[in-house]
Amino acid sequence: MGQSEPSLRRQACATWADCPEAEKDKKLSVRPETPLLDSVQTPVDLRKLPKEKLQQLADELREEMISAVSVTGGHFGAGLGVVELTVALHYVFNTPDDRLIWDVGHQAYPHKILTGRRDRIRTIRQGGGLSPFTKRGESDYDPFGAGHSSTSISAALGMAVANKMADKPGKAIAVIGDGAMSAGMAYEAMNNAEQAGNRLVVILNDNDMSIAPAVGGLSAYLAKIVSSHTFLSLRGFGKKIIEMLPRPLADRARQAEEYARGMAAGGGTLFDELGFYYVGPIDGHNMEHLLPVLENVRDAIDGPILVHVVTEKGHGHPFAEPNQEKYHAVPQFDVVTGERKKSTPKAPTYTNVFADALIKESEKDDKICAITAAMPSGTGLNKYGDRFPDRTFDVGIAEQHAVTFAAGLATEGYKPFVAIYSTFLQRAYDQIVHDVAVQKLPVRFAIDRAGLVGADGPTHAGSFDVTYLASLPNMVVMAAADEAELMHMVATAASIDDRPSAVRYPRGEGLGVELPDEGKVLEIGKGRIVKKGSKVAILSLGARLGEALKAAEDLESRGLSTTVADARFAKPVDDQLIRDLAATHDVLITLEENAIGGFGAHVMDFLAEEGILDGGSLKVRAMKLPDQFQDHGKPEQMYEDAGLNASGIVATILKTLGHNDYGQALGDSAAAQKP
Ligand SMILES: Cc1ncc(C[n+]2csc(CCOP(=O)(O)OP(=O)(O)O)c2C)c(N)n1
Ligand SMILES: CC(=O)[C@@H](O)[C@H](O)COP(=O)(O)O
Ligand SMILES: [Mg+2]
Repeated sequence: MGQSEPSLRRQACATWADCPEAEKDKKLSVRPETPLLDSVQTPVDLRKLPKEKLQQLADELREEMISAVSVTGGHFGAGLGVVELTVALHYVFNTPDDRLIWDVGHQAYPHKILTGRRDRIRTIRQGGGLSPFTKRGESDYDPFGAGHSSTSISAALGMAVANKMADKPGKAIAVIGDGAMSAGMAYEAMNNAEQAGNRLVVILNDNDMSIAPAVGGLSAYLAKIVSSHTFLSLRGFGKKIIEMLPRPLADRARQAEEYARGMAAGGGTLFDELGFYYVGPIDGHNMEHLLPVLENVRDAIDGPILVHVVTEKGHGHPFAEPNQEKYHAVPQFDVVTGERKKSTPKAPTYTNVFADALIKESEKDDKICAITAAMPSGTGLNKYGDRFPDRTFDVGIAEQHAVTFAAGLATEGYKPFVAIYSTFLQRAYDQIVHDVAVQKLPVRFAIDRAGLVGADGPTHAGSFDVTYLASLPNMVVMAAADEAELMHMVATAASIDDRPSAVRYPRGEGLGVELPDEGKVLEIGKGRIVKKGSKVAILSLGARLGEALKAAEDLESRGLSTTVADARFAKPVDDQLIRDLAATHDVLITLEENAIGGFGAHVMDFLAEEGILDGGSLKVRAMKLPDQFQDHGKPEQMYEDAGLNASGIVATILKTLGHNDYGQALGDSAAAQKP
């Protein structure tokens, strides 16, 4: 039951360079031959197979996943790395009664294929299609939703304790990666896990990768530890395993055995000390290692147990194995040649513009430094780090630590930029309040993926940062309307040394505007008029400005003279600009790609406080994201659904003015924002 022969595809071209010309134009977008997988609709069918067939099933499952992702794009390397583990877990444990929770959930494509969703796997991450991560309600086999990392042990523990209290059978199995294991929440859960006894199983999926190579002491530690307990009579098994491991793994495990024996004298592994029975490392790509260990774990009378499984991100794919960071997520690609579907960029991405702007500022000021929480390529700090390696810090998946670490740097006169996705910054809210804002420390937050993000759906949308930041005293909150504005705001943030500041910008490409040589420092709290009109005023915050200008054109064609202003700051708001717009227009609309309680709320609050709304004729509306979690889809559709595209803006304004023809403005789908 070893590895089966590489499939025709892999034999055809192990690498792009080796690929014979004849293969290069062959598009294997058809599904691979998967006779065994065809017989498995759910794990109930899987558990009827003889063990010796499971490796073949895994091979077919891997081919099916490769074929599917070649069509859809999406998360790739992590799923390839857990194909055998997925088969073994569903084979050994009685899912869905035994709850299987995938941390992050980006590796759950094989899990979805095996649990009745193979027919929809080619809809993943598309509007109306499968969720990009695990999702309650999508399947009984998804007991918990995911997307943000390091939640699986806590969730599994909750389920395990619930079963215990109800005196119901059933275990909870959390599969957590080494990257996700760098977040504090995982330790909070393990610290509390003793109570679950043998109902909780943690599978540590250690591929020595996060999105980028794993960082920190834990990553080094994991490379050394090995099972050092005689519990569950696995001692002999441990030895047998090591002899069976493929050479590199065997060396690593043997080296670990030495280290652990030394440790055994002084106590167990880190996990033992936290109250777990530690088992491992075992080879996560070999059923002969996985099955007996998982069966022992399943039947254990004691616990909780942590099984340290060593896998390879991208395993089984000729391009994903050697390029693990690049293949964490992929666009559509040719399944034979691996060639990726290319999209011609129309403008630089906001991420790249940010990185270049910060490099420029850092060349002028050696106190500037940058911090990422395991997202160097996603935030552009990989580029920044190439230029300033000693001033760039990847703290792992540890957003809370990242923020307070930055606060510490700021107390010593440094100017830290925390580059982070809006959605992930949510995890560090108390650190922002307690460690940064209360102390008025000049930490800078470069908030990428602000607003809707499309295929990653509601767990990744950056919908709330204006709401959760602009409500804090001492904060300066900026939103870039285009890539030139982003450069100015990076320069402005770099210049603010007496309080915290934040600049938000969206995922993807800018508008293609001309970029200045370098950013200029903006006057804090001052907006700008972009287009002068007289009847309708649109006060836009951030990157919806382009749509506001398109809406203004449409409104002008209807005889409605329209002013468009770019607020630039959600905090402090530009009082005088608001007063002037309110005094000289019939309608004032605020526009932002943020949830309720953001920029519009602050403008309304100001108007109310100033008495401008008292008894006057001014009509005011705050356009924002709908008060709901929008499912994943194409960004343009999501903006239309949210009423935040040009036609939605026009419709809202016409409706506000009492015009009945706002329906035509909408086209036949989106709903104007309720006035
Ligand atoms: C709180 C949080 N921060 C950052 C991310 C972005 N992210 C998604 S997967 C990933 C790496 C996870 O590494 P690991 O747990 O080892 O899983 P692997 O991809 O190696 O299987 C990161 C940083 C996230 N999903 N959640
Ligand atoms: C799983 C996860 O959280 C990341 O891989 C995320 O999907 C990256 O998002 P971007 O594609 O916007 O960088
Ligand atoms: Mg990993």
